[in-house]
Parts: sequence; C-alpha cells; structure tokens
Amino acid sequence: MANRSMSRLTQWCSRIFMVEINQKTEPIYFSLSSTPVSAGNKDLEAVLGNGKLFAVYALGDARVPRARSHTHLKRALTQDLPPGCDLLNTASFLPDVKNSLVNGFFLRDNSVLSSSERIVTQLRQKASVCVFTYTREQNGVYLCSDVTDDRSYYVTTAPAPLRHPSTLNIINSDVFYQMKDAYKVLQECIDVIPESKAVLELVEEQQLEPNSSQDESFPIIVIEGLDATGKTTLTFSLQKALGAVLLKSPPQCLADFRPRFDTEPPLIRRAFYALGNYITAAQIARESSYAPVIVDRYWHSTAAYAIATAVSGREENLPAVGSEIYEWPCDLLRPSLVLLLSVSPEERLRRLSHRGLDKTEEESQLEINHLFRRKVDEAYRRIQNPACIVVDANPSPDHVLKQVLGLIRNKNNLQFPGL
Ligand SMILES: Nc1ncnc2c1ncn2[C@@H]1O[C@H](COP(=O)(O)OP(=O)(O)OP(=O)(O)O)[C@@H](O)[C@H]1O
Ligand SMILES: Nc1ccn([C@H]2C[C@H](O)[C@@H](COP(=O)(O)O)O2)c(=O)n1
Repeated sequence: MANRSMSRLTQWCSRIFMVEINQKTEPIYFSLSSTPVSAGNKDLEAVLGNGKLFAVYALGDARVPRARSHTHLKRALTQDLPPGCDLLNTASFLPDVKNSLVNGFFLRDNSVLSSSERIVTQLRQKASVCVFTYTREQNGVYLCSDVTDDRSYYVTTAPAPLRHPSTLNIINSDVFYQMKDAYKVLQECIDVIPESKAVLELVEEQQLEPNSSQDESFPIIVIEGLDATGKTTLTFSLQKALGAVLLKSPPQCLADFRPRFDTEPPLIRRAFYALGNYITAAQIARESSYAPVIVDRYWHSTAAYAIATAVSGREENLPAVGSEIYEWPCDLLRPSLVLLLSVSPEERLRRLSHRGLDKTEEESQLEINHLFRRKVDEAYRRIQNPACIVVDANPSPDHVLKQVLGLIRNKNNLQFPGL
C-alpha cells in the first residue's frame, strides 16, 4: 500500500476476495473491477444478499499489533453483534503468492434498524480498521466502496485459486521452521506481553545445541495424538516398561505461561509452543545420554494443530502431501520414533466424557468440530522426516502397550536394555 495519493480501495483492486459462508461449503471468490460487469450473479447474491454489508480489516504495519487487532476486532464484532446481523470470515489475497493473505470480517445486516452502521462507526473511532461497504444496484450488480472516499468498484466473481488462500501465510506465521523465527515473534511481543521476556530467558538458559548428533544416545520415542487418545496412560506405562525418562512439550517450566499465550492470536501462540519444543529438545539431548526418553507431544502436535487451525474449511484445503509445510524444522532435534495414537471418534468422546475434566477452548472445539479434528489428524499423518507410525489405540491400555513395545522392538537400530 505504498502510494498514499491513490485511493485505498484502488490498491486492493489487484486482489481476490474470499468470503466463507460456513466451514462445510465452498467459499465464494470475487474481485473488483472499474469496468461495468454483467448484472445478476447467483453465487454473489447468495452471500451478499440484499441488506447492508460491510467488510472490516484490522490495519497495522507490524505483524504483532496487526494480529492482536484482528483478535480484538473479532471479539468486539462477536460481542456486539445485534439481532439480524451475522458475521462471516473474509480474506483478501494474491493468488498463490505467499504471505499475501489479509484476514477480515464480513458483517451482513438484514435488520430493520441497520444496526451494523453504528457498530462500524464505533469500531472506526476506537481501532485502526479499514472498512468497505457493499451496495446492490437495481440491476443486481454489486458495488464496493471505501467508507473514507467515494470511489466505487464493480464486484465480479473470480475463479477459485489452485492453493486454498488460507495456506498462503502458514510459514512463519503459524508454523516455524527455525528457532530464531519463533524467537523473533516473542521478542516483538515484549512490550505488550511482558511474560515473553521470561519465556525467552528460559529458552536461552537451555544452551541449545543445534540438532546435535544422537548417534551415541539412547532412543527417543515421541507419543502423539489428539486429546484423550491415551498419550498420558501410554507414556507412563512405557516409562515403567523401558526404564525411560518421561518428558513433555511444552515443558513444565512453561506451564505458568501457557494460559497467557493460549489467549493470544495464532502468530504468538504458535511461536510460544514452537519455543517450548526447543526447550524440550535440550532436555531430551541431556537425558538421552543416560536413558531412553519418552516424549508426550512434540513438534508433530505443534505443526498439526497450527496447520489445522490456519486452514479454514474442509480437509481437502490442507496443503498437499509432500508440501514444504510438513517438513521438520532444520534445527530441531529429531526423535528416533514417533507414534501417533489413533482412536475412533466414538471411543475418544467416550473417554472424554468419562474423564470429565475441564477442557481448553481448542479441545472443546475438537469435540464439536469434527472437521477440525479430521484436519489435525490428517496433518499429523502428512508430516515428514520423521513421519509418524499410526497405532490403533482403541483396544485396552495393556493391548496398546504390547502393540507399541512390539513396534519399538521391531524398529531397526533401537537399543533397549531388557527388551
Ligand atoms: N487404551 C485405553 N482404553 C480405554 N481407556 C483408555 C485407554 N487409554 C486411556 N484411557 C482413558 O482415557 C482417558 C484419556 O486418557 P489419557 O489421559 O491417557 O489421554 P491423553 O491423550 O493423554 O489426553 P490429553 O492429551 O487430553 O491429556 C483417561 O480417562 C484414560 O484412563
Ligand atoms: N508440543 C505441543 C503441545 C501442545 N500444543 C498445543 C496444541 C493444542 O492446542 C494443545 C493440546 O495440548 P494438551 O491440551 O493436550 O496439553 O496444545 C502444541 O502446539 N505443541
């Protein structure tokens, strides 16, 4: 957005816009044109309708304040949403151009009072936002204009891009492939989230050695899976059976900070979990000199949850198998074996209901959001180098343990005393 003399909307004209009606259906795509378009389009009509319409985007040059403004914007719009109005996710992007995605919201107002106008005015007074309005001409053509100037553009449908737009910003916004990239995010947070400083100090204290050779050490076995798939149960049994050290990611030293970072937008939250893996890696490197190490969640979890949250809609929208997005970070210690516990949705829900513990917001979402759970599970399976081995964790704890001990025994090069 370099040229300030140009209308803001003119600068968005090279972009495509996406509006999601819900997670299960295909979004609609449109672009803006200065030349008239043919009247009446059923796809646009289905989403844009006849009422008042606003698109709102959080503005900001720096990524941390922009990400936090987007979260605040969502909270404000959700909390104050008047009856007769609904909120849809929207985004603007340049097809197949990495890091070009800008997320925002579509406010549809079919109320008699046109209440959305008041909300948008209040938002513009309080926050740095960019607002576009959409109006429908008598011939059915939609016009889009910036509320700060009178220039209007015709709205015209656009083809769906090859790569789903929600995948464009994943690298270094949702998933981090080097410690320094996640570290930088928390450095940028220090003024607004003071806890970031303490987290960074803990990372530095670990004296991390970049991907040091594990040739001489004992095996490192990571247990992964959705919540309530039996990770805690299995890791305790494995610890006992193998005389192993049990570690987890995020590590215990980050436990007090976790609730704070869990309320932050993905950029910050995922950087926190990424750094947690590097602290755990340093612990693994130390402990594996003396004994086998079992790890309860590690990088597969960080990446799979981050990807599944970032990618909207259906499983088909995930980056394709073999994408660089599923590659292991170049500087993170690699385990000897990663096992993914898999249980049927029914069995997982049965275990969750028996447990009756408090669940994090994301876990509750998993319970109600079958789509999200499928995306996490599929992302786990697509991660490479090392890929995970899927374990059927539906049977009894003893049976699962036996199965896993068998897998460990059959894995080449894993040396366990007593196995
Ligand atoms: N193989 C199994 N068969 C039946 N129930 C099981 C089995 N493994 C674990 N459970 C029970 O399921 C519940 C969840 O198990 P557990 O806490 O081990 O899962 P988890 O993957 O660690 O969950 P979270 O990630 O949410 O901490 C517990 O009540 C546990 O006793
Ligand atoms: N290494 C890790 C561990 C956990 N997470 C995130 C992913 C989920 O949001 C949540 C699940 O953890 P649990 O509630 O089972 O302790 O934590 C991660 O990103 N990386």
